Amino acid sequence: MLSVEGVSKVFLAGGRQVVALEDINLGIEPQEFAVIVGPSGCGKTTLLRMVAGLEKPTSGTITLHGRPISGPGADRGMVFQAYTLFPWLTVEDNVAFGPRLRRIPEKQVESIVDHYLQVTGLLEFRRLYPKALSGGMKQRVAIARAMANEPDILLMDEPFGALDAQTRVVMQELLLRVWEEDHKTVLFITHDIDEAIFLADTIHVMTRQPGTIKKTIKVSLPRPRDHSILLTPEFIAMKKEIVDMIWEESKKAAEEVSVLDV
Ligand SMILES: Nc1ncnc2c1ncn2[C@@H]1O[C@H](COP(=O)(O)OP(=O)(O)OP(=O)(O)O)[C@@H](O)[C@H]1O
Repeated sequence: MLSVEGVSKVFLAGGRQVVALEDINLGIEPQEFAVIVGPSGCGKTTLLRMVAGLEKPTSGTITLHGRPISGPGADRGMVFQAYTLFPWLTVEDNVAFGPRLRRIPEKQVESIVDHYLQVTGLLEFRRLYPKALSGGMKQRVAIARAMANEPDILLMDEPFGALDAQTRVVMQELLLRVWEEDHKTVLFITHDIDEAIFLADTIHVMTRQPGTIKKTIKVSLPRPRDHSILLTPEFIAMKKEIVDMIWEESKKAAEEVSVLDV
């Protein structure tokens, strides 16, 4: 469904070339929950921004349903770490924003909004403004709003990165419950390995900068999942494998920096 082929990205910064990504290849199947993990600065956000159409690859191609991505589009829904709700709209009007923009008849908008407020547990907060919501609730609205647009793929960049540990766990379980309703295709970025294994069908582990795919791992833990799965031997074995890979990359990156410093 989504195909990234031979994608590289070079930035020009202060007269220097920064090779952020090098020869990225990956494919995502319909209804797959794909997660990208990697050390800090390996280019995760850059890759997601290219899939979103906010950046162009320097070389290579990204296609969705076989069509090259040339800019942002309603077929891709975005949820970022920073809260991006419209502060002047209530919870329900934030969720209704996209469907109204697409001129969906108001009766249908209402039923879409009711559905996504219900699955995200926000029905009783529908008339509140974002400033009255906690961080976790704001991200629930952001998820409901992205899903109400009925995109082909949901792109999530560390959506729970700003939340405290307990809220984060609650949000991961909520996201899986929502996902299990309609199995939307998801591309999710995180540096949290527990989060990656807990959510994913497939994990793409990236190398240090210039980022490329080091290994793709299938997560065959049974679904539906809850957090008790974190204590299973399968989970712990997978975590060890990924921690080792990222640790190796971070160590090499640190060694490269200290060599440059000398
Ligand atoms: N607009 C830009 N101009 C110049 N360099 C950039 C730009 N955007 C990203 N970079 C560089 O590209 C590399 C990858 O950045 P990116 O933010 O994609 O990494 P990341 O894996 O998401 O990092 P983190 O996990 O720390 O958020 C970094 O070296 C970054 O400085």
